[in-house]
Amino acid sequence: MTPYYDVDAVVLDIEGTTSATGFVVDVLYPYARSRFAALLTERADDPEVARAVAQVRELTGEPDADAVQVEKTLDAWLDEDRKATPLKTLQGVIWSEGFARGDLVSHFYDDVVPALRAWHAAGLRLYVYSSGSVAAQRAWFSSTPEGDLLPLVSGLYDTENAGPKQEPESYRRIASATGVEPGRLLFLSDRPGELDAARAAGWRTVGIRRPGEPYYEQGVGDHAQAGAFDQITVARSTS
Ligand SMILES: CSCCC(=O)C(=O)COP(=O)(O)O
Ligand SMILES: [Mg+2]
Repeated sequence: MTPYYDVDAVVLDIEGTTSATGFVVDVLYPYARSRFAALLTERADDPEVARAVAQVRELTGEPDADAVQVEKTLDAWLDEDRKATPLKTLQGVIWSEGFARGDLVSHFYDDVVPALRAWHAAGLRLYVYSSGSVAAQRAWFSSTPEGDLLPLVSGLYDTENAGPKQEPESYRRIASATGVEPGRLLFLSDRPGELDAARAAGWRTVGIRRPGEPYYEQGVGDHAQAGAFDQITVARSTS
């Protein structure tokens, strides 16, 4: 059991924390991979697609990369599970349409949804901070096996609107956007580098360690840890 956390809000990482990395890699990644070519050729003028393609070209130093070269880069980043912002933007476009069509339903570990409902009912605010784009997060929380959970969530943050997840400045930005004191924010994540950055910004942290997840063996350094959300006691004192 972790200690008792008296906080105003809980900020959630997704992959490895609320949800299985295996599901993302085995279900969502192939869904995106098989649709990149059509997105890059048929919807090149869509402003979101054009902006992401420009970012890919900048990151790879290939200003003239055509759709085929851009697709190759996206596929290579997928193979590495690289959290590159333009990859996440384009995945988000494809996935949100897949969720809306009913092709996709998100995954949450069994302990997560009851905890989110209980924390929300207790007056805590819930936020998401994930490398997955805001569009993907919105779809993920809207289309769950337990229905639409988006009403539980007060705000969504990604690497575009908050910044990289391993930099303290991103957590300062989120604290300021939410209006919650840093010391009243609790961040739950599976990645030690993210937990370190949140703590450096003055947040409370709990590392989530689930057997079978990629960071399980590495552990979460000297952060408090829990194997599931029902091991975390969170409340919000009103005084
Ligand atoms: C709903 S986003 C899908 C998961 C994803 O693509 C991702 O990168 C999640 O990374 P996280 O920062 O939540 O570990
Ligand atoms: Mg994660």
